[in-house]
Amino acid sequence: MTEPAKTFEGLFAELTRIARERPEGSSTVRRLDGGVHEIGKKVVEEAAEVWMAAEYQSRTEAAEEISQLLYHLQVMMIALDLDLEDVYAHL
Ligand SMILES: N=c1c2ncn([C@@H]3O[C@H](COP(=O)(O)OP(=O)(O)OP(=O)(O)O)[C@@H](O)[C@H]3O)c2ncn1[C@@H]1O[C@H](COP(=O)(O)O)[C@@H](O)[C@H]1O
Repeated sequence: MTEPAKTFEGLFAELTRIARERPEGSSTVRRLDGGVHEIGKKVVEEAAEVWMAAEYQSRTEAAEEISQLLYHLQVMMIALDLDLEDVYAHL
């Protein structure tokens, strides 16, 4: 099955596959193996970087930090065995 283009849903499909197949050299596999505590620290770190970029850096840099926060949130979702519907149910 082909994965959708790089969107929030597309990235989640890619990370879900990576978690299942555990390809060599994947940074996502390394993050997942680090566990919820380490993933949580990255979520907080990236959230702070979003804040700082929003206040003091360019829109492009803020967008980049936001993309990294979204990535680490998705890694946390996979670590907790949450799927998109579990989260969307609360939007
Ligand atoms: N979108 C991302 C993404 N955003 C952020 N990161 C993280 O960014 C890290 C690399 O950035 P840096 O070198 O700046 O590392 P860092 O922030 O200093 O990290 P540490 O010091 O905490 O190790 C990676 O180790 C990831 O943890 C991402 N890693 C992967 N992706 C995408 O996820 C998919 C799967 O990636 P892999 O699992 O690596 O194949 C691909 O589509 C990638 O483009």
